[in-house]
Amino acid sequence: MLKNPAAKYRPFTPVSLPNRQWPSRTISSAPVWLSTDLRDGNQSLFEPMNGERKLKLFQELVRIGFKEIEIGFPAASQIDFDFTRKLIDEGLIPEDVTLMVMTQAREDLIARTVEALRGARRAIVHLYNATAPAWRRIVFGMSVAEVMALVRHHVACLRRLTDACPQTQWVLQYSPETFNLTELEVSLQACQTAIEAWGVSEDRKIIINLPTTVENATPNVFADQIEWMHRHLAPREHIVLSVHPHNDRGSAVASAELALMAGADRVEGCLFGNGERCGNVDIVTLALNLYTQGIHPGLDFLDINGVVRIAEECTAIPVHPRHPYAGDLVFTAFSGSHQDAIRKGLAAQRPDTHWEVPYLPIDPADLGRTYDGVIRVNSQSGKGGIAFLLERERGIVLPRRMQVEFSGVVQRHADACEKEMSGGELWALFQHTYFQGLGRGDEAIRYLEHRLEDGGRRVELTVLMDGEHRTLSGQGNGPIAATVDALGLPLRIEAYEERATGTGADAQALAIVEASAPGTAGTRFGVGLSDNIVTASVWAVISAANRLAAAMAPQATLAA
Ligand SMILES: CC(=O)SCCNC(=O)CCNC(=O)[C@H](O)C(C)(C)COP(=O)(O)OP(=O)(O)OC[C@H]1O[C@@H](n2cnc3c(N)ncnc32)[C@H](O)[C@@H]1OP(=O)(O)O
Ligand SMILES: CC(C)C(=O)C(=O)O
Repeated sequence: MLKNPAAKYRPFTPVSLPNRQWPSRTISSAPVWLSTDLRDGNQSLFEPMNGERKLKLFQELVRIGFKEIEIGFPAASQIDFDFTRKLIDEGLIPEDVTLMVMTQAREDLIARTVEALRGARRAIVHLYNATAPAWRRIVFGMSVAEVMALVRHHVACLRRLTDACPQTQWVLQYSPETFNLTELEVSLQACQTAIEAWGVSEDRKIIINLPTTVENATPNVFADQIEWMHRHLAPREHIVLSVHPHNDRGSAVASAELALMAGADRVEGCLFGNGERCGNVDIVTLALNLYTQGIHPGLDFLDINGVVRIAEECTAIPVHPRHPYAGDLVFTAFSGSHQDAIRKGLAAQRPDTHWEVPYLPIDPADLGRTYDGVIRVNSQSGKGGIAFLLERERGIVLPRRMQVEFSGVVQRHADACEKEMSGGELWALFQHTYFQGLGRGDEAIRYLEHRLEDGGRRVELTVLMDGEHRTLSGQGNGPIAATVDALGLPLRIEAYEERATGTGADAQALAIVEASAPGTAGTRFGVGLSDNIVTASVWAVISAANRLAAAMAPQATLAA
């Protein structure tokens, strides 16, 4: 890195637009979308797509709902030429979808482009030439006047060739390439030259497409440039004003959104931000940003995972796990406070109210994603997330103080193993913590229960104590008190809860007791799970007794 980058790099020049209107505007409807996945997205791949991959992605773009799709540069490659012909000859273009193809401002390329489109119902020819000072000087060696002559000549050439094919409805898209780096007056002059040479009218519209070919400024500067063009282009009512942002500074989405506020009608971009260098603007993000404002984007991302799969397969570029809306991890919370808030939010969310789940900007279900991965447990997780997983996967609702107790156990475990815990591992740890020392089936707890005349209970338990089976008996006003009496331990039951887990044939009774004993700080929870609620309660008391005993002397456990 240089000590003084100013010696090498120039700052961008802001636009003087004192009465700019865009900062107080909002976006209230979706723009016209153009997918350039098959052109800008394709020209930037290590290995450009073959016809088969192009067709697969084309069909997916149609399914998503794109009505304008730039399918390539037919004059540049035989694959693109053949692909264009295939779509037209085999009738693969739905009625409401229009193809766009690109060409440089060169006569031979324009002629070949028109030939590729012969017989199409409607077609957009995208003609471009660079206009910025560095390109004029370094690449083309042209003055501004010569650039205008180039535009006039080649638009006229296109007009002549397309007029000879009246069965197709022709639309010109003109892009002053490098628009964001060009003096506004020069861009305007180039666009007006194209507008005039094309003979724009009510029935002969034009798309003026303004790119940030290499993003070099903050998005507000692009918005000023767009608002300036929006005010000066004429006849504005016959012009579709389009933008084509790139992402070299990482702000393509912001550039596109501010451009829409500044007067743009249409956005060109790629799925998941694919495209040259740092990519084109990401249409998935733009569309879903609108959706979360309550505006339907007109694109269908209900099966976002399916869209990811097809895009990855066709481009061989993976979608980042943190990609907005589509990444594998974007609906996953590991951290405790987030998990707690999400769990409460999901419980409070009603189907007929506005979405208000903390930390989830969109309902994953609207993208065909499930809640399965929303909460995942590692050493950063808290009681809320752990409770959520046990509740969702096992139907076990833990009392609040038990959530605190068990999350301590989970934290120590996750810290020690330094990795994420799956739902299965969490359940295993729960069993290990609360069921340890107990037999697995109900038959293993040999206990007898008698109802006494005064309504109380008497129980007889056979337990394994210090390596020997002993039969203990006790009585009390219910099975819990009788079990405590039988154990002969100074246990005090602080709280008791019973719940059903599962439904129908799978239903089981879950009993949870919170107990204390002299000489042990705090309480311990015990859990019993059984087909029978009384059995579950007895288990729960034994579980708590074991855990209290283990806290005092680790080997003093009871087993049935
Ligand atoms: C910002 C963008 O993404 S623009 C889109 C860019 N996409 C692509 O270029 C992909 C497909 N292109 C290609 O395969 C090739 O460029 C082709 C086949 C179209 C043309 O190839 P070639 O004839 O070999 O020319 P090459 O690509 O090297 O272009 C350089 C020449 O074209 C001129 N040129 C470049 N862009 C344009 C333009 N838009 N209009 C007119 N001339 C242009 C250059 O000034 C240069 O001219 P020179 O040879 O007189 O110096
Ligand atoms: C030709 C234009 C639209 C382009 O792709 C760019 O400038 O990035």
